[in-house]
Amino acid sequence: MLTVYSDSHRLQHGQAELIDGTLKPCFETPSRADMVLAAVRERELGDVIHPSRHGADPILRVHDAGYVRFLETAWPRWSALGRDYDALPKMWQVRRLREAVPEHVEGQLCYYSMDCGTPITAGTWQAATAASDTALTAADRLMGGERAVFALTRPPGHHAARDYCGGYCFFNNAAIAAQSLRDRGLRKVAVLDVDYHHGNGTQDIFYPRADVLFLSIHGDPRTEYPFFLGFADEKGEGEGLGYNFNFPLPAGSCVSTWFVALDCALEQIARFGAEALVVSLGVDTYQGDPISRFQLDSPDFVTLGARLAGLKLPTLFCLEGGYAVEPIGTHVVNVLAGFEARG
Ligand SMILES: NCCCCCC(=O)NO
Ligand SMILES: [Zn+2]
Repeated sequence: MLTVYSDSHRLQHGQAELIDGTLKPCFETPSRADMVLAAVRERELGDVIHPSRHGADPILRVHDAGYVRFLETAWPRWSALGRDYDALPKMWQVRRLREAVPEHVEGQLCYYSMDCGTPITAGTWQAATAASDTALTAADRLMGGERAVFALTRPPGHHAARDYCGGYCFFNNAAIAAQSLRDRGLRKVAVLDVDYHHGNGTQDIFYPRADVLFLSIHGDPRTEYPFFLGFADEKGEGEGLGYNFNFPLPAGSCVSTWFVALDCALEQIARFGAEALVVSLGVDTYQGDPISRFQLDSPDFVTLGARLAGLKLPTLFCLEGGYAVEPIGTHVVNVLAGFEARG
């Protein structure tokens, strides 16, 4: 399987995130991608190529122009205030506060974000655009005839909505790739999110649409991040009604329960008649993940890959979460190798 990878990911390296009321070192670190790349090479998964540049247009196909402009200008405006440390919001535009977009960078930082775990740094723009190019290059290769491609994307993307960042995500790499596949002629694309956390951003982007089916298996938002989206009764709106499937599972759910949800999701994808599949591949479903609470173990990721291959669809994998850094490479490549072995 071909891998698309950019070294520019290491330009995103936040110093701290606010977790459980205290500032802690970021869980989303460059070492995650280093370990995945090492495993791709060690297991001889296939060629590794660098992304080609695609510019802003494909990003603007799913993200709001004001939000993109904010991400591009945030750091220079922040550092012009004499601040050489990460930009993090200090409040949010919640119920009954004005929805007007603030002019000041501090206000925009609050307006265009959903949490304080997603630091904007000097390298964020470059890293996030490189991740988007990575996903787009994978889409190019899929349309060029590859059966499956792995976009080794960092920073991740599935929490990034049309107009806000969060959950370590800035651009929604999987959504950008899915939209690119649509723009290049596929009529129906499915996005399946197997990360521990609900892909609120991807749901936000495709919620009113019937051409992109979104499905997510995740920790129940009643107790798990992102708390405010990911419930089973969210089924889409307007033309998109019936094209959004959430499978929230209680924290601590056993592996067999997780695979029952996966099989339900796969059935919906087959019923939809998808012509391609984009997988938001988070491996924080691992039993040893430091911030998540499912029970998958290493062999289960092989099984996951084989189940996905059973759809017999051109498939694009985008890396999302997974914070047990030591085994992350093994788990990601287990999915990809399991997919390949199913043939
Ligand atoms: N800082 C709060 C938790 C962010 C979750 C990030 C993630 O893994 N999303 O899939
Ligand atoms: Zn996650």
